[in-house]
Amino acid sequence: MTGQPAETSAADRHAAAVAGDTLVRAEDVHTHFPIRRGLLSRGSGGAVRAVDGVSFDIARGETFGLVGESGSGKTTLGRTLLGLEPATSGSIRYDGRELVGLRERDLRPLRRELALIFQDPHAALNPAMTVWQGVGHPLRIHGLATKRADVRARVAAMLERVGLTPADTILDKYPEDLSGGQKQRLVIARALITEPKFVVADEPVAALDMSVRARVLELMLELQRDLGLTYLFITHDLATARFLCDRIGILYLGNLVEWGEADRLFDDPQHPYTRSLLSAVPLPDPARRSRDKELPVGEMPDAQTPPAGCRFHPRCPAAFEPCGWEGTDLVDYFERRWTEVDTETFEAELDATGGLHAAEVTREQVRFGSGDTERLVSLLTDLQLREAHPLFRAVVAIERDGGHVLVRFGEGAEPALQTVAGREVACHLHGLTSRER
Ligand SMILES: Nc1ncnc2c1ncn2[C@@H]1O[C@H](COP(=O)(O)OP(=O)(O)OP(=O)(O)O)[C@@H](O)[C@H]1O
Repeated sequence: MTGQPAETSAADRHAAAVAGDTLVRAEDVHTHFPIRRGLLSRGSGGAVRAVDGVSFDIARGETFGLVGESGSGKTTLGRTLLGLEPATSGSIRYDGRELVGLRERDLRPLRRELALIFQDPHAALNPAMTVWQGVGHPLRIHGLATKRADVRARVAAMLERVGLTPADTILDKYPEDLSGGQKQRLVIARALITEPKFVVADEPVAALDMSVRARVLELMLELQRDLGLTYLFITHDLATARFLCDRIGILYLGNLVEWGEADRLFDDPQHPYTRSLLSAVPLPDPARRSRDKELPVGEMPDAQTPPAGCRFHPRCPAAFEPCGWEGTDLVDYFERRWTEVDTETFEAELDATGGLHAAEVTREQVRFGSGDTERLVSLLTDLQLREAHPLFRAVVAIERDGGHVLVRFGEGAEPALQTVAGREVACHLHGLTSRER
């Protein structure tokens, strides 16, 4: 890949961001999807908290990468920033204008400035339309060109620009006549035909063969330089993000856990989740390759009921007392423990707890069913003394309560973003902070 011309270097764009030349600013953005339980009880079943209090900004002309596992909320956040998904609350300022709460009528004139490059060419291109009709469609929708000859001429110019040449041999083809790489170029042409300023690219090369990925990414960088575009680049692939992005935000269960300059994040990650994602990236540098792997254990929890405190704490290798341990963590601990101990120990501990299904579990405590209270108190005290798991450091009391045992947890806090080594990090390891959920 070639370097960037001096006037659009990463350092310049970062300087623009610092100087406040912000194109998009998100503040405490929430996008929740209500869950409907049955036809007659609309909206009464809670909500999927897909984006749950996100704040960051994107500088004019930069590429901001949004990285996270599947289900972390990347697509929903990208769509929300474009006004395609209504934010539940918060503020999104685009070029100084507030988008949240804008009526469709007022949003419409802005739509041509905001574009989405889809992951899947098949979803973006109507197979029944020829290339010129499909790529030219947004021109007609926005009333930017209506006459057939004008639309064809503008589409031809855009096809040349994205490397689909000679354009006049392609204009009358159908998407299915083209290869995967050519189709993705068509998707880009369609997104850029209205001359947008802000482009959300949602996994734009994920569906392509390795051999064509680099060429499409290079095209995107070239178009950014030539057309002065600002990108939000969504990916679960950190290696691609590092290659392409000036700054990166790491999203976990609808929250940004760390965001800042790409090089800083890669060279010196400050959030345990960023560290574990990075340890999964194949590194060309052998000196770093031997670094211990710290892949997060387990799966990402359900976005409907995110863990208390820090959402990452149940999977975090560095979690400690204030991270938000709760009753359900103790139940999970026993479930995992019992897959590892011998049968005799398992039987004895199962009896002592009275069975996990009989436990009453809340954030603050677990009240075990009737079992062998003597044995359970001694087991729990021993686990706490040995600090068998960080969750035991958050246990403030192990008590008998009639024929039951009660384990109480201290209150944890959800960490707020704080500035650490030149980037924003939400983690108690850098000092205790607290934010409202
Ligand atoms: N329209 C919807 N209705 C209900 N829940 C939704 C909707 N769209 C997304 N979700 C949920 O919101 C959460 C975030 O989904 P989203 O697609 O934004 O994540 P993502 O990080 O882009 O994932 P992927 O990489 O798999 O595309 C998930 O739990 C998902 O199931």
